[in-house]
Amino acid sequence: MSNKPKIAVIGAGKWGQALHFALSFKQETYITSRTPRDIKNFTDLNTALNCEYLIIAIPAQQIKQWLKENFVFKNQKVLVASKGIEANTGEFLNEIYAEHVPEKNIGFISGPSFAAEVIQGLPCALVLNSTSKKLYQEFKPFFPDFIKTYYSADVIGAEVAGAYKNVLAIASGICEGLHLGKNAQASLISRGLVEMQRFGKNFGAKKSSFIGLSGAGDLFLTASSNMSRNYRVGLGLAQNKSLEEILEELGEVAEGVKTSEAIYKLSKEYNIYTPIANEVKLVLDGKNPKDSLKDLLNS
Ligand SMILES: NC(=O)C1=CN([C@@H]2O[C@H](COP(=O)(O)OP(=O)(O)OC[C@H]3O[C@@H](n4cnc5c(N)ncnc54)[C@H](OP(=O)(O)O)[C@@H]3O)[C@@H](O)[C@H]2O)C=CC1
Ligand SMILES: O=C(CO)COP(=O)(O)O
Repeated sequence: MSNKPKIAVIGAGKWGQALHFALSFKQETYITSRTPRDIKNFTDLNTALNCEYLIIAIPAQQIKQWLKENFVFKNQKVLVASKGIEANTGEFLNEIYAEHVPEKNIGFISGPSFAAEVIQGLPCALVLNSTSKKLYQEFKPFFPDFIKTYYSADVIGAEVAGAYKNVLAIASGICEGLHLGKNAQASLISRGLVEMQRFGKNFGAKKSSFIGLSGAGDLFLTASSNMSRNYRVGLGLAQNKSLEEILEELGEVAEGVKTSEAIYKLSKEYNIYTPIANEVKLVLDGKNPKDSLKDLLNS
């Protein structure tokens, strides 16, 4: 029997499957999900929860409930792969997980990483964010040679950046869909970066996280490519499609939709100036994107 530590990915959507593929290079890696699949090393949830190392790739809005109903803490070390802020409560994922996993056992993955590229083995750089450097050192050897990992202790910075960029990608998709030009798009993305940094600062995030892979890196990726689901939501909105129609066509999660609600709430509560995220929320609620643009230019 192998003495290698056991690892499992929970959530076999796009990102979960890509991480499972990547980790399987160096390590036998299990995967489980709500819907069973014919994938190598697919297992049941109980077997997965008995592994020493877990990577959880379930959409942010489902995590609170999922943890409550399914998770049993058995001293596992956990990496969270989701990017979003819970809309009902405005809680960050680290706050939600804190009720189930002690701080020293948890880390958060951030950085520019389209699953579709990772699953082809294309080069990629990720940040593993945890207050425990030991946790990073334990997970680092599991990653394949084509993924370079960096360490950061700025959990909240990574979380805000990863969640906020999804909302900005929607804005950027709207910009593209309205044919506003590359000047407008670059302005939107760079002002968006300032905005997410301002928002993050309020919750204790470090400025440097926003100019690195977790912030600028992931924002530039997601807000400039229609490989991004969030960007495609923006394109659809600019084409006057209904949100329901867009999400049905997408068939996968676009975290920016619900995260824009969370940011809207939090920015009101803490009096933070977040004009771009607010307009995204209003467009998702039905405001005409052209009126939104006018309001942004005049704010
Ligand atoms: N795709 C990407 O490139 C990247 C995604 N992320 C983040 O990873 C997270 C997951 O994204 P991704 O995998 O792409 O999304 P997908 O839409 O591809 O898959 C999400 C999976 O989550 C599972 N799921 C949904 N609801 C529940 C629930 N209530 N309980 C348990 N499982 C549930 C589903 O499993 P099932 O099908 O078995 O029912 C589904 O396959 C998101 O937060 C995203 O932002 C981060 C970096 C890159
Ligand atoms: O987070 C991602 C890449 O880093 C994926 O972005 P989308 O969810 O918009 O596809």
